[in-house]
Amino acid sequence: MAILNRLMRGRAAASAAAAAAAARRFAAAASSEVGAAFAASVGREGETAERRTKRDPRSWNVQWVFLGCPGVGKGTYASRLSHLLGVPHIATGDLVREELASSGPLAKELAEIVNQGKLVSDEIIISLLSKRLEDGEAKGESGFILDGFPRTIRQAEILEGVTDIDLVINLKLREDVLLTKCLGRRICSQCGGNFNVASIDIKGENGTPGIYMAPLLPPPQCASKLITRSDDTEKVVKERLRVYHDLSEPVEEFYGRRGKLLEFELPGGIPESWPKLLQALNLEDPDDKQSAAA
Ligand SMILES: Nc1ncnc2c1ncn2[C@@H]1O[C@H](COP(=O)(O)OP(=O)(O)O)[C@@H](O)[C@H]1O
Repeated sequence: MAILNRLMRGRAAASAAAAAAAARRFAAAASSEVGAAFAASVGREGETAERRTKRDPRSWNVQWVFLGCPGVGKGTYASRLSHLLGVPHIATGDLVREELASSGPLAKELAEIVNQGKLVSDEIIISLLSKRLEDGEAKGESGFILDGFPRTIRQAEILEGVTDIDLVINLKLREDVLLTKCLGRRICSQCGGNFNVASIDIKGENGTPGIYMAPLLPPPQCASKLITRSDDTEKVVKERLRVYHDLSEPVEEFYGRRGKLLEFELPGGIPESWPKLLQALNLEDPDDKQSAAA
């Protein structure tokens, strides 16, 4: 994170002006050579993917991005991979929600935008992300799995300018299931655990495969503490899906053109999709191996 954070140092309180200034510094990097310097500083440049796969995945320090529509499961799979690879899972939606909960100077403005299903400005998002990266660097973090960023072409260009993203995983799921999954999402207000009460069982017809996704129910201690995100209403989810198609789908093409995009169609729920995703990534989960051996 060193160079990115150096760019961001001096970031003042998250006022609109400070956020805009931080974004300008971030954007300035897009036209400089810091991307290359940054890649070299983390010792990743010049190593072939083949050589790297022979090392322990926890030493890869991956810089991966997750794309995909609301409700597709970016958070679930990004979080699992972050444990497996020993890199932080950074979800810009979580950063926005933390800012909202903090009642800081941006909270009111953010609440209005998020609850309408719109995107927060690039300036604000970049400011929140820079702060998160800076805090991570102070704790010795390296590598990352980004979830929910970049979501616009401008964000993608800025990111591409400051560092080298290794891989972009684009999760895909049929649209009718996305809406049901968003409406079924629940969060434990105490432990923050994510659950889903939706039970999806669509039979295949006319050559289209069916899809089965079991609900992800909370343990008894969380059951009475479940809350729903204020933006997970039918109207707002539909707007978020529209915004994704308009502003974020071009980001898929952006990475596709650069040969970084891995398209992954979810075949079902976690038990079915997780092993297939690992296979697509040429990874193994030691926990799965242990349970298979038991
Ligand atoms: N990269 C981003 N750019 C702009 N707004 C963002 C970004 N990431 C998150 N947000 C804001 O936070 C909200 C919640 O984000 P997230 O939890 O990622 O939702 P989703 O389930 O739609 O993928 C978004 O609807 C948007 O308002």
